Amino acid sequence: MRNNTNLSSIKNTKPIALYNSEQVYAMEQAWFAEGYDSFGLMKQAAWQMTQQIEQIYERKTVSTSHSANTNVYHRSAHPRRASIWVGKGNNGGDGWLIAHYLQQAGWQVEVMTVGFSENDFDIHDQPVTSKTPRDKDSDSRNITDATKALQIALASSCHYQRFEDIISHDDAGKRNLPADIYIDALFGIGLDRAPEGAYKAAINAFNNVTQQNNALAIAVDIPSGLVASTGEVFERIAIQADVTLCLIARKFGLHTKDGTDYSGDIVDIPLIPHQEACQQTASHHMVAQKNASQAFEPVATLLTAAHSMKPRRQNSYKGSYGHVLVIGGNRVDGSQGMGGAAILSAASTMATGAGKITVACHEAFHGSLLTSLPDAMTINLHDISGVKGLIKQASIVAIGMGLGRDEKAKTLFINYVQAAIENEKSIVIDADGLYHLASLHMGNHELITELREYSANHQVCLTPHSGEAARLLDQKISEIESNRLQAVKQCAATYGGDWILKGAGSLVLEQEEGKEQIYVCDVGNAGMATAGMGDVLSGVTTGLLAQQDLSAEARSLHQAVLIHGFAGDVLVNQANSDTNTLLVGQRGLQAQDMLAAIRHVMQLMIV
Ligand SMILES: NC(=O)C1=CN([C@@H]2O[C@H](COP(=O)(O)OP(=O)(O)OC[C@H]3O[C@@H](n4cnc5c(N)ncnc54)[C@H](OP(=O)(O)O)[C@@H]3O)[C@@H](O)[C@H]2O)[C@@H](O)CC1
Ligand SMILES: Nc1ncnc2c1ncn2[C@@H]1O[C@H](COP(=O)(O)OP(=O)(O)O)[C@@H](O)[C@H]1O
Repeated sequence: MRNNTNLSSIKNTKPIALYNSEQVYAMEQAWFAEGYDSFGLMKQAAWQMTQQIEQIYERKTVSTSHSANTNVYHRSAHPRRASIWVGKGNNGGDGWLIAHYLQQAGWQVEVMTVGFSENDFDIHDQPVTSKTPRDKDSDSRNITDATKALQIALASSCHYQRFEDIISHDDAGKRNLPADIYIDALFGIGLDRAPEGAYKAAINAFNNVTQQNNALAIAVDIPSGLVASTGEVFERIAIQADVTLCLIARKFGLHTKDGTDYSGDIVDIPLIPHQEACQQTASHHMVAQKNASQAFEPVATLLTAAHSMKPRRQNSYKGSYGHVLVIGGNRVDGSQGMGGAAILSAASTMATGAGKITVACHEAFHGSLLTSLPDAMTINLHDISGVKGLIKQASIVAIGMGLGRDEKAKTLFINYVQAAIENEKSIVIDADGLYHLASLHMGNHELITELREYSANHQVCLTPHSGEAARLLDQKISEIESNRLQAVKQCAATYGGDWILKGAGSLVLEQEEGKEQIYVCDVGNAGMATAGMGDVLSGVTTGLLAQQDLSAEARSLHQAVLIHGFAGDVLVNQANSDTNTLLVGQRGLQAQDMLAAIRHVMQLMIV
C-alpha cells in the first residue's frame, strides 16, 4: 500500500515521466552503444540499491524503537539479516550482487534461488561475456551478466539454497532463514507471462514469510509479477512490496491498475542520464535520430500535484464563472430512476465554483433536487425544445448521468448532443451518455462522425470506467484492463476528444496543440469505489471547464481528476495535513461526502 498522500504535495511535487519496458531496454542499449559496460551498470545498480536498503533498514529500526516509546535508537543484538530471492534474468543478477555488497557490509545474507539447476552453481572454467540472458542468440557457453554476478556472490561465500529443494520438504518454513529484510529479485521488466510452478510458489512464499516475520519487502526495479508496461498482475501472483527500488526510469506499470497495490513506496535510482543518452545516440546515428528521440518520449506523465489557482477577481459576478447545464436524472416508467446521479453531478459542479447551474432531469426529481441544491434551476428533461433553448444559453453541457438507456433516452441524447454541437458548446459525456455513444457507433450513426470532427476544434470530454470503455471499443473488460494505456488511446482515435479512463491510477488523455498528452493521476483511494463517485467526477470536470477565469491547466481534465482524488484522500485521512479536518474512512465513504471535501481541496489550492 502506498504511503499516505501528503496534502502539501497538492502544489509542490513535479510531474514524473513514465516509460514502458521497451523504452527502458532501449535506454540501456543507447548507453552501451556509447561504450559503457553492461556489467558495470549492473554493479552500479546493485551498489546504489545496497545503500538504499541500508538506509531503509535504519529508518525502519529507528521508527520501530520510537513507536515502542523508547525514544532510543539501539541496534539489535543479532546481525542484520537479509533474504534475497533471485531469478535467472538480470534482475536476479542485481540480487546476487546486492547479496555480495550486503555481506561485505556485515549483513548475514541468504540467497534463495528460483529456476536454477545444481549445474548453475558450478562456476569454474566458464568463458565470460557481457551478453544478457535476453540475447536469445547468444552462445550458450558464454556467461551472462547475471552469471557473473552469481560468480561474484559465490566467490565471496554468500550462502544460498534452491527454493525447489526446500518446497519439497515438510519443514520448508524452518529451513528459511528468518530475516529483517526480504529482497525480491525474481523478475524485473523482462516478465512477460504469468508466473507458474516454482515461480508462482516462490512469490506466494515470499509474501507469506514477509508477512509472518513482519519484515520489510523490497523489490528490485519492479515487484515480480507486475508487468512494467501495463500495471497488470496475472492471477494476483505478485510480490507485495513495501518499497520498490526503481532503476533507470520510472515504469508506467507502477502507477496504474494493480501497480498501486503492489509497489509500495517508490525510490528512483536513475543510473543513466537517459535524455543525454538519447541525444548522443541520435547525433552519432543521424539516420536513427528521429526514432531515438521518439523512443525516449515518456508514454505518460505521472501527476501527484494539482495546479494552484488564483483568487477570484473582486469585480466579478456569477456570469463570470460559467452556466452549467446538467442533462440526466431520468425515470423510466416502472423504475425508481436515477435522479441522484444528476443531483450529485450538479452539486459537484457548484462545489468547484461554477457560477450558475440548470439541471434538466425528470420532473419526479425536481423536488428532491431543490431540497439538496436550492441554487439550481430546473427543467423537464423531456421538454426537448425547452432544453435545446437552454443549451443555447449554457456555457457547457454535461450529459448522461442517470439519463437512462432506453430508446427515448437515446433520442434525447442525440437531440441534445446535436444541439450542443450546433451551438458550439463544450460537452462532457458520462455514464448512460457513453452507453448511447457506443450503440450509435455500432449502428454507424452520423453523430459519431459529427462529434469526432467537432472535437478537433471544440472541447468534448468523455469519462468512462473500464466497463464503459469496453463497450465503446467493443472489447472485453479484461482486454481494456490488460492495457489501459492502449485502451484510452483507442478511445480517442475512434471518437476524438479528451478522455478520462477512470479507476485506480486514472488515465487522462488530453489533446494539446494537436498532440496527445497522457497523464496518470496518483491520487484517490479504494474508498471511492462506490456508486455515484463517477457522477461527482463528471461534475468536478464540468465545473472546472465552466470557469473561464482559471488558467488552462487549472481547468483541465487532469486537474479535475486530481481534485476529485485529493478530496477522496482527505476524507479517508490518507492525506496528512494539519488542515485535514474531515474524516470518514474508506468503508462507508459516500459520493455525497465528497462535496465538502472538494470545497476544502479547492480552498487549499488558492495562492
Ligand atoms: N541490462 C543491464 O545491464 C541492466 C539490467 N538491470 C536489471 O535487469 C532487469 C531486466 O533483466 P532481464 O531482461 O534479464 O529480465 P528479468 O525480468 O530479470 O528476467 C526475465 C526473464 O525471465 C523469463 N521470464 C519472463 N516471464 C517469466 C515467467 N512468468 N516465468 C518464468 N520465466 C519468465 C524470460 O526468459 P524466457 O524464459 O522467456 O527465456 C526473461 O528473459 C531489470 O529489471 C533490472 O533489474 C539492471 O541491473 C541495470 C543494468
Ligand atoms: N481504487 C480506486 N482508487 C482511486 N480512485 C478510484 C478507485 N475506485 C474508484 N475510484 C474513482 O471513483 C470514481 C468512480 O467512478 P464510476 O465507476 O463511474 O462510479 P459511478 O458510475 O458509480 O458514479 C472514478 O473517478 C474512479 O477513478
